[in-house]
Amino acid sequence: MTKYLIAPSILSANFAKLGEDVDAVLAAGADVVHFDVMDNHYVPNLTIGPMVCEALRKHGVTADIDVHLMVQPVDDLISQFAKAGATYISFHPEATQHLDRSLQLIIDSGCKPGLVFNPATPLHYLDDVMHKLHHILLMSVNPGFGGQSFIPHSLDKLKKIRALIDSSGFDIRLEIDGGVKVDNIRAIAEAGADMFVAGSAIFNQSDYSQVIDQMRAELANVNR
Ligand SMILES: O=C(CO)[C@@H](O)[C@H](O)COP(=O)(O)O
Repeated sequence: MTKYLIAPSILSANFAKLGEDVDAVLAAGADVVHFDVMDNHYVPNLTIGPMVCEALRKHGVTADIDVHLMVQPVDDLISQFAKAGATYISFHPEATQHLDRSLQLIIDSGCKPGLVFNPATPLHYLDDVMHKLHHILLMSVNPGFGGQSFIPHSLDKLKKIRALIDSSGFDIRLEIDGGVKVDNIRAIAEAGADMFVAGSAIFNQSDYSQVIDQMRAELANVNR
């Protein structure tokens, strides 16, 4: 059976107590820490960089850290995040001049590479790089902010990506990010996702375990 991974986005965490909040969400049953990097250039918002990733590692976080680069250009930050303790690093294909080179930089740095698609980014960027990918991340909102609503058309796009992955024969995770909640996670999984980023749905609740348990209960009923 597919192992579903739940990856809380720390964009919605309490930045004044980030280490403790990450500990709490992992203790509540999260699998992966989703780490959103925004540069106020590729997206109209500014967040956190490699120093914060390193600080989480020094604080004692041992879970996988899933770095999503919403930056342009991409390459300079790859080695910095690898040194800071990132596990996965993904970026947007249109934000780099040389897609293969950026993916190879991630692989050479010892991290697992992913490619990110906005709701309207064409999938042809996948044509010649499937063999290099650990994961594909589909944005189900336009990137830049937490707390937005899931774009319904994303379910069709997920199905297309799932078909591409299955026909490729490669073992590639399919991650979804944006507007993921307890009440839509099952439909999202049925469309093909196996890794779920959720920010506000988790961090806006006082009891993280309760919402993560509810998500897992929904995932237990997936028909695929
Ligand atoms: O990368 C982003 C937004 O650009 C996401 O990771 C959001 O942080 C998800 O937040 P919710 O939609 O789950 O509140």
